[in-house]
Amino acid sequence: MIVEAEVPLKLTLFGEHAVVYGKPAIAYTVSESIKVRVRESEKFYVSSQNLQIKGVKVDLHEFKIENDNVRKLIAYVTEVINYFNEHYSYKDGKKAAIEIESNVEPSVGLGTSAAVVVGTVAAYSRFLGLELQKQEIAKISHEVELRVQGIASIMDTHTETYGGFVFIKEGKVEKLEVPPSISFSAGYFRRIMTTAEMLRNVKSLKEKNPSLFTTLLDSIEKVTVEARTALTSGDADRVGELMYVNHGFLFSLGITVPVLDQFVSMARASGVKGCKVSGGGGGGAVICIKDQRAELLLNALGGKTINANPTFQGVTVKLI
Ligand SMILES: Nc1ncnc2c1ncn2[C@@H]1O[C@H](COP(=O)(O)OP(=O)(O)O)[C@@H](O)[C@H]1O
Ligand SMILES: C[C@@](O)(CCOP(=O)(O)O)CC(=O)O
Ligand SMILES: [Mg+2]
Repeated sequence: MIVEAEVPLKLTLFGEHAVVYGKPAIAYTVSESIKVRVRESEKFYVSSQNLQIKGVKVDLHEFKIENDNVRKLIAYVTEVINYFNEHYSYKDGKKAAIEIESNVEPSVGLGTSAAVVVGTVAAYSRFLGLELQKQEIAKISHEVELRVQGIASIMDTHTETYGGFVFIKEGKVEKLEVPPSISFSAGYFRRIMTTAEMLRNVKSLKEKNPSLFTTLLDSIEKVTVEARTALTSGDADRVGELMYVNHGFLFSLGITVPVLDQFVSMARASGVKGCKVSGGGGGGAVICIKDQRAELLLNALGGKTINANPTFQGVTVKLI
């Protein structure tokens, strides 16, 4: 028997980074997903076709890989196993082979880290015979993501667990009804930094410029709150304008890179209603009000488009 969890990836429409400091954010799940499969095994295994690892060292005596990068890359999975060992007294762990499948590269600002965690929590808990509610899956997943990254809001883990459009504020998730007349184009550029590194950069900006940081975050909050009204009332022009404004604030926070700024300003000059970086930044995902020009531009600048159509189910689990 194999337990398979499928987790939708997410785009952040407004408020990334600010949400880590208690400000609101708006995100939604898209039609791209990560699958995590768990099956019984004599030893613990983690496998993923997507991970590229540099500087691997192999212990030829035991054929064990000893490498800090490997440990870091699979930490999101191993911390889930540790969590269940600690909290559900599976002292030696119930051994499993865990396989991750994704057609999106890791670390692109689409919540791939959260998807790996949510998928592993959902599939491994079912494998152990537990029937967790979504509320518990989301809570455990956030605790694990926070443990691995050191800094994290509930946004990614909760959005991907529940699915749909969500408004996140102070640890709470509210579903938003966004009319289908508002739709998005999105994709990603190659990324050199992980979200964890970007989060540390933003934290050091906060420590260096505390009062400026507060002003920036208050402005992002204002944009997010206005965007909520524009989104739910189907006002695509206003949502678009606010996306450009939010991008400007993310530039000020230092999380954009030249290709992202170039993409956003070229999209604006060519008449696209709205665009911004989405997620942690440092490269990675961008989102625009749906427009073929944005998709052409993304490809022309070396990015990759994704299916940004919304999904509403959140994480699902099945036995195969
Ligand atoms: N397909 C995958 N297989 C295994 N691990 C993955 C995969 N995708 C993401 N990860 C994990 O998530 C990390 C990326 O996290 P992060 O930088 O937050 O990306 P994102 O912004 O997409 O969430 C990777 O370094 C890896 O540990
Ligand atoms: C920057 C942040 O707001 C979003 C990160 O999104 P992603 O991991 O880059 O998809 C961090 C967080 O909310 O935990
Ligand atoms: Mg992440």
